[in-house]
Amino acid sequence: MNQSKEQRILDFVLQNAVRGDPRSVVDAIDKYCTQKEWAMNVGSEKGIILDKTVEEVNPSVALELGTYCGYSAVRIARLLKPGARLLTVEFNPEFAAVAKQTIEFAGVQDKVKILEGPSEEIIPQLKKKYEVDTLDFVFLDHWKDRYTPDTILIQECNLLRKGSVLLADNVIIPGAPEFLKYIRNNPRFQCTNYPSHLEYMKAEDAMEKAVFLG
Ligand SMILES: O=C(NC/C=C/[C@H]1O[C@@H](n2cnc3c(NCCO)ncnc32)[C@H](O)[C@@H]1O)c1cc(-c2ccc(F)cc2)cc(O)c1O
Ligand SMILES: [Mg+2]
Repeated sequence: MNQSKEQRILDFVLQNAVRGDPRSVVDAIDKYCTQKEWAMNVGSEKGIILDKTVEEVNPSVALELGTYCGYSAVRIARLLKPGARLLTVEFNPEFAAVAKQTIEFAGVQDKVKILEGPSEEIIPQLKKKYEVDTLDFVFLDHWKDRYTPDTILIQECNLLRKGSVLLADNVIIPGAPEFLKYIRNNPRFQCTNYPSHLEYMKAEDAMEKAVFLG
């Protein structure tokens, strides 16, 4: 059975990064995806926007939609204060398995919980099953046409509080036009756009930050 790209990325991490060193895991994935095979990790340039937003929010409870290989989960988790946690949602079991190993190799497994399943099923379970009160930070990086329905669902489940921050990847490429329309026209959100570039490429991309006003 030939290996998947995601498995090749993981193998490169295991052979080139330093166990317990999240920075080396992030750098190894970026190196592989720059030199060998492109993959849809948020990448180093947009990763800095992600880092700065996480540091600014300093979340106790963070949610990520679309774990993929665990690259952004490691980026986020390495910045969390003691006792803080990241819940990351992934419905592809093969990707979830790769992400689990990436997160464990980086040594941030105590801060991260991978929730396997579709976000539309997991989000309504967060309060009761995963003991979430409200979410301080949400990173949206899953299917782009799901950003809006899941943002609405998160609000319906009463998971946001005044000051909760959403950060969405790829609002230019592949693009999330209906999300931008929804969030920028919603008086309950204060939006900021962060121009950047598509991971590992020259093409323009951007991230959108939306602060919930309560
Ligand atoms: O498509 C992109 N990301 C999608 C991520 C999907 C991951 O998230 C998982 N996932 C998806 N929906 C759900 C869900 N819920 C929704 C369904 O129930 N619940 C749980 N998990 C979910 C998938 O299993 C994957 O692991 C992308 C593309 C480019 C790109 C740019 C330029 C190009 F030319 C090509 C590609 C660049 C990027 O940065 C990108 O993020
Ligand atoms: Mg993305």
